[in-house]
Amino acid sequence: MRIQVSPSLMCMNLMEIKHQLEVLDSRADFLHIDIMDGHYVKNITLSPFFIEQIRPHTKVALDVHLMVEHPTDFIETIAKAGADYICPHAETINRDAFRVINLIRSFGKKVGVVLNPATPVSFIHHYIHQLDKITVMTVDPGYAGQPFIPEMVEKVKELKALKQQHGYKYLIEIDGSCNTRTYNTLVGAGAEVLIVGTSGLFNIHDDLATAWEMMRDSIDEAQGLTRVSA
Ligand SMILES: O=C(CO)C(O)[C@H](O)[C@H](O)COP(=O)(O)O
Ligand SMILES: [Co+2]
Repeated sequence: MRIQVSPSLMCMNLMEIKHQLEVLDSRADFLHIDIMDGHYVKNITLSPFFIEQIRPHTKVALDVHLMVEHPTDFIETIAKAGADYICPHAETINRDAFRVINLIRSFGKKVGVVLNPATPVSFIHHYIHQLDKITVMTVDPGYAGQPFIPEMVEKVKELKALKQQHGYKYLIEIDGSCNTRTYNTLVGAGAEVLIVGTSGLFNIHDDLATAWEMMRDSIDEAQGLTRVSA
C-alpha cells in the first residue's frame, strides 16, 4: 500500500490557513492536530475549537494527537468537535487504559496511542490488539523542528513484526522529523503513515502545492514507487 501522509497543522502558516487547508484537503490522507495542555509538554498549540472550526471545511480524517496530562478531560469535547481518530499518549492512560479506549469508541471514533521515544512497545502489550493506530514519536513531544532520534527505527521494526505475527490491524505512524533524510529508513522499517511538519513539508517550498509534490515524490521514491506520467 502507498505510504499515507498526514500533515501536522501546527506547522501551517496561520496567515494562510484557508488556502493551505484547501491545498491539503485534496491531497492528505489525514490531518494531524496537536493538542497540548502546557503541562504534559511545555507548549500550547491547537485546540478543540480549532477542530470545530475546520471540520466543515475538510473531508479528510482529523487525527488528534493528545499531549495532555488528563486525556479523559478532553475526549468528549474533541469527539463532538469532529475528530475521527483520538490518540492519547500511552504514558497518560495506563491507569485507566481500557476505560479510555472504551470512552473513545463510545463516540464512534478510532483509537490511537502515541509512544514517547523512551516508552517501549511492551508498555501497551495488554491492549495493543485493540488499537487502530500506533504513533512512534521520533522526537520528544512538544515542539516542531527537533532532530530525529535514530534509536526509534528498531521500535518501528518491532511494531511491524508484531503486526505481521499476530494479524493486528493498527497502522504504524511516525511523528517527528519525517523528511528526505529519514524517509528511506522509516519506510524500510515498516512505517505506514508519515506525519510531515516543518522539515518534511511546510518549510521546503513557499508554495504549499509545490511542496506537497516534492514531498510526495520523495516518499514514493523511498517506497520504490515511480510516478505514472499522464
Ligand atoms: O507532535 C508533534 C510535536 O510534539 C508534531 O506533530 C510536530 O508538529 C511535528 O513533529 C513537526 O514536524 P517536524 O518536521 O519535526 O518539525
Ligand atoms: Co503530533
